[in-house]
Amino acid sequence: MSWLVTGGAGYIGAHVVDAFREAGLGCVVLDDLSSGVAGFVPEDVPMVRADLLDGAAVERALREHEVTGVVHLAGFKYAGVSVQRPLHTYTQNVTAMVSLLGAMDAAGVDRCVFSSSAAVYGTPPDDVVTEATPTRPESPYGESKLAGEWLLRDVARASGLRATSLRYFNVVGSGRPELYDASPHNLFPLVLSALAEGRTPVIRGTDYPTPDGTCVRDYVHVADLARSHVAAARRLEAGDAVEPVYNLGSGDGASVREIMSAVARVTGVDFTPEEADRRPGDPPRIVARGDLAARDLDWAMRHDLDDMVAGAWAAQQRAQQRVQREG
Ligand SMILES: O=c1ccn([C@@H]2O[C@H](COP(=O)(O)OP(=O)(O)O[C@H]3O[C@H](CO)[C@@H](O)[C@H](O)[C@H]3O)[C@@H](O)[C@H]2O)c(=O)[nH]1
Repeated sequence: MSWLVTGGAGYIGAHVVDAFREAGLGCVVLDDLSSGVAGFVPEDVPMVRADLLDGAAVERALREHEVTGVVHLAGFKYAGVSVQRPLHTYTQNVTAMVSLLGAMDAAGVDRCVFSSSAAVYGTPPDDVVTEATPTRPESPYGESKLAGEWLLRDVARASGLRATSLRYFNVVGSGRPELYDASPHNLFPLVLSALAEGRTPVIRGTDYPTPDGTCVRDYVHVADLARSHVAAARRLEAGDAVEPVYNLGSGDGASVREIMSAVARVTGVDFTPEEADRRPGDPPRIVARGDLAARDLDWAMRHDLDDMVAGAWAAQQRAQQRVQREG
């Protein structure tokens, strides 16, 4: 049995591939390498370079590798940018998923674990989000992830597809130093690359209605998150019941100032962050309980915030050294 990991050459996808290999589950990567890194894919894992919009190529890959289930992570993940690029976002996240589900149907693949997002909640009314919290996405990115969940629900009704969606909160850290998050838009990579390059990290917004005035998020370690994909795949293989959606959150929030302090403490770099205006579209606080995932998907915080910073910093430094070596 083999699982196809779409986006498996990306930061989160590569961790999912590592977790599948550690668990002894076969996997194959499908990635168009538009943002993924071929070197993230271990040499003994087959890698198909293809665009999900090319349904025939995806169907071929499913058949050739005798795939029995798909972990679907490929997509456009920048919520802020999605506001300026709605058509690109919907094409990459919705049209591509329709194409993938069509190829799966044609190849008789009937299990799917989908990478959804906390962005489906927008600015939640609840202090701590649960799966019952109403979804009110505030960006094309969040809308497109919710549309992905609806696609799975409707295809499941029509054809017996078995699927679950994992709503990620703020995914950070690194399971091995080769795997870095190259996002040019998120807090961890921005802060760490600023420090590595001798610049000062910036806090975007200090007047939020939170205890220290900065936004609160639920940071989870990418390796912990990856393990839950294995558990979800196993449940789908075993025919065990799954919920349609699970929040992968810790129940705990950290503010941007707290992240800055943890970064200074763990890296040993003494700095005072700059303070700038709010970034448009940022909810003050979003934190989730992961009780359902803990019950069904082996979800647990095996890493604390300092581990998250230390892993991300090690990966950032290694990436920086490589860039310097390669000139
Ligand atoms: O240089 C920076 C960058 C970010 N922030 C703040 O840091 C917080 C976290 O920002 P970021 O790391 O960009 O995460 P989110 O905006 O919370 O969004 C991420 O987390 C979502 C889930 O909540 C995912 O769906 C998105 O894809 C992912 O970008 C926000 O308050 C930002 O304003 C700063 O203060 N300085």
